[in-house]
Amino acid sequence: MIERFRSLLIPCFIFLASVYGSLYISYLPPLWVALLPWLPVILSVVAVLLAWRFNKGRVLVVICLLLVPKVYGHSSTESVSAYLAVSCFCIALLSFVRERGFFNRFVVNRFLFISMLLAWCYAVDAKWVSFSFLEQPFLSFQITWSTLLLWCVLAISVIVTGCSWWLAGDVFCANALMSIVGLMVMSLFSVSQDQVDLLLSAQCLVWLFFLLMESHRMAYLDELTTLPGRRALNESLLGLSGKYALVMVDVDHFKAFNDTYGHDMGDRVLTHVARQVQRFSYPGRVYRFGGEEFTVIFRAKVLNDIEPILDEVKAQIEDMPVEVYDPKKKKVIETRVTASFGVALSAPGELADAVLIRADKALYQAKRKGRNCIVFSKSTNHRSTKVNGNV
Ligand SMILES: Nc1nc2c(ncn2[C@@H]2O[C@H](COP(=O)(O)OP(=O)(O)OP(=O)(O)O)[C@@H](O)[C@H]2O)c(=O)[nH]1
Repeated sequence: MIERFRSLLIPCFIFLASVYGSLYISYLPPLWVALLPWLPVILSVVAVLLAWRFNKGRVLVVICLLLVPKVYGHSSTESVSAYLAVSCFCIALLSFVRERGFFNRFVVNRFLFISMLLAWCYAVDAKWVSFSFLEQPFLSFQITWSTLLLWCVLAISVIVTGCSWWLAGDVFCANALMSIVGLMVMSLFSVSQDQVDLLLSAQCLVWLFFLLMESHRMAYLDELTTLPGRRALNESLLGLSGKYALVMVDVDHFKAFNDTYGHDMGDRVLTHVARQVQRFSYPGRVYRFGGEEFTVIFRAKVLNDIEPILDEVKAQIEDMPVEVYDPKKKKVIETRVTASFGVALSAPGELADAVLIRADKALYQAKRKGRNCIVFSKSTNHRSTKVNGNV
């Protein structure tokens, strides 16, 4: 839940700051005001280049949707309403479309869609097509079928995007929701082109921030388990000092599991084990080391409790049934897996890499002692080897 609200925090902040700024736009220095018309264009170009670099085709479409008022201006009530209804609805639709990358065979659909959108706005603006229901400003206190229809489109867009953000916790949906609200506020309250430019720039900034967060996620989070990955672990190791413990966790007989049930079922088990380790090793911080191995870092405060915590994690992994498809029996069965643990407590002056090597050696011992057990490594200070579990 906290993660969900966190995904809205920065977009919300950018949006509110832009609304506040647009109220005081007349106080801006003349140079800034002169730059304002260019700002949405510059930010859009940067966002599109980043979207291309990070292979995010949906962001390209959103940026094009946002730029329509920049291309056609706010020439008439009809074009504003037409633009708003189409943009909000399309952004809402994008929340349900799977990301399919930037330049691939789907690029044709994407460009067809954008061309259709531009043609539609141009046609409405040039009065080639005219829809009576669009002729009223949509914030009209006279309730007519046209205002009702427009409000329905906007309400549906907000509701479906909001629901998909809430249910899936998807960061794209959080940004899409902010864009829809931003477009509505822009169309309703902005009176000058400078205000439109400022609010549009903020929308582009929201998507730029989304792309940066995505690049961070791709670099630091493991795709399968969503745990922080090896790069994040290496950076955390650099910052470790004083007393701490490193734990290596490895799923037992995982190759045999993969061979019996298939790689996709192996993936399912890895996700399951990752969830158990993350849930029960709190306040330890869990990383996917690679393959079927995980690393947990425990800071000084909890070192006395480390043994019961790891016992709990081990028991939870062992007790939790996992549903897998058995290709031999041709049906879904319940199975269980176990994991082995190697633990190393830091010694004064010892580098984190060396502690990690000791934890890995302890894990190797746990495997040799029959697996499904926890082995504490010897350190310069700790001369005893402590073993528990079934050894
Ligand atoms: N499904 C799946 N398998 C993976 C992944 N990463 C590594 N593996 C498999 O994990 C297996 C690791 O096998 P081993 O290192 O031999 O270890 P093990 O079979 O678990 O045996 P012990 O560790 O000695 O108990 C290999 O078969 C890899 O292909 C992954 O992301 N998904």
